[in-house]
Amino acid sequence: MTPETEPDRSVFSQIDFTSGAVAAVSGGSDSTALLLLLKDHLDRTAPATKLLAVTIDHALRPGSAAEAQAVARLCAGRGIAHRILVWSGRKPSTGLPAAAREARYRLLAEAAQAEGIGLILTGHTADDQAETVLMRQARQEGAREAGRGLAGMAPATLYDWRIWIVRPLLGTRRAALREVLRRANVGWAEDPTNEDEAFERPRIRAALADRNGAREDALALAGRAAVGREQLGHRAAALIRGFASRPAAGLARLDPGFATAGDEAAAVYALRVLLATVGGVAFLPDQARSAALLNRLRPGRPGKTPFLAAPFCATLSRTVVDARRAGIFLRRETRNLPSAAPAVDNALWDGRRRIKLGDEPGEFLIAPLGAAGAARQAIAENGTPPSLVRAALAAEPVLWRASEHPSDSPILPGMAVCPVVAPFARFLPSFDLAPAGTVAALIGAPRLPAPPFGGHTAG
Ligand SMILES: Nc1ncnc2c1ncn2[C@@H]1O[C@H](COP(=O)(O)OP(=O)(O)OP(=O)(O)O)[C@@H](O)[C@H]1O
Repeated sequence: MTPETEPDRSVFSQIDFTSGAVAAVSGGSDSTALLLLLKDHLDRTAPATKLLAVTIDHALRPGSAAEAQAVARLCAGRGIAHRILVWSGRKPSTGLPAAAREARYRLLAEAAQAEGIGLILTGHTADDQAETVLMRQARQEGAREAGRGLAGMAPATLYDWRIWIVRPLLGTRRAALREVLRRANVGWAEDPTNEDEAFERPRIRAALADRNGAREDALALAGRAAVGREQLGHRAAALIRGFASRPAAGLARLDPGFATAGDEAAAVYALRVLLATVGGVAFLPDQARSAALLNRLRPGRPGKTPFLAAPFCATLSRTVVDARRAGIFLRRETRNLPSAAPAVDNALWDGRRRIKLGDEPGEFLIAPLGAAGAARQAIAENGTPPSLVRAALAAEPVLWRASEHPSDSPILPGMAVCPVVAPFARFLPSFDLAPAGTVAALIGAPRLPAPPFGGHTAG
């Protein structure tokens, strides 16, 4: 057997299945084969493992319900628990694939959570990986080889800071999976959009099929980029540990040595992660603008302290960067803060705070504390300019009972306002675990759950 026709059956051996697994099965060949291989693996190694197959019916094509039913029959015949979840929400007129993906992961995570399962497995293959890398390469023409996106899909991604999405077949060819199905006499559904060359992915797929070695080259590029991205993440995390602190809620401080520590690429990356986190923005700010900002934080001439000579304020990624003698301070800008609104339990506020209302009875309103409220707060003397602490506090949320007047300290004992690492809050690729975990510790966000690879780090 060649690797083309025989999947490596050890792909599941490193995965920690103790909390069970949801297999995301669309009914296409890859995820159907994933299900069969996974069931076989669990039967042999851990038959008591809770396994749930889930099919999302996006209700976008006429045949989708029938395809989901076909998966249900396959599962019934093999004693696998199966659920169909229908995407019944409003369908946007633009950005439909992204919205479908968002809904798919939300529904998969809900199904997992309902069963107490912390792991979702998908059927992404080496073919998908090569296509993803080439699409990203085409989009960032001229980008350096180590561009973050070129790492492709991560072997594991933490969804919503709580559930791992694992892609055990990223090194396996689609042809090998189809061979598994043929031998088991199991059919699959073909998605017509997979062949339609009006779409970018099928075009790339056709191009890959045309050129010998193109797929292998793309996968090798992804492998190198993944290593580079992880290493950069570790170096950025080390800089954050060495130079960043949190003098007050909503305020981060960088020691001036951060900008001159010598590892420019890591410093820019660390700065981008911090800017997005403090500003509550889900994506990292532009590389070039962040690099220019870092440059301004450097001494102009050797021996001259820039913060004495040229203190400055700049705003990027909704974050005010205030460089002065006492350090480099980052806080959420006051522009475009959310206005007062009813508080929703577990909702994300301003992209950077998770609000937990607990069992407190009654309805609550939430709003930024504001400058007047911050002015009334007592500020502890810890060497940080009180005006900066107040400016940061003014952008922090306060909650109050809708039936009462706002007060300045209304977070009741059962409630919590949890900081969130905004750029990694929804999807955290395992490549970026080091900076995400370090920033979480810095801002007091919940710790990362254990990686899904038993005894190993999620590389
Ligand atoms: N409708 C769906 N229901 C459940 N899981 C899905 C669904 N669509 C995609 N997935 C999961 O995401 C993975 C990748 O999705 P993608 O759209 O690339 O696959 P696909 O074209 O549906 O085909 P296949 O099932 O062969 O992977 C799938 O392997 C599957 O695990």
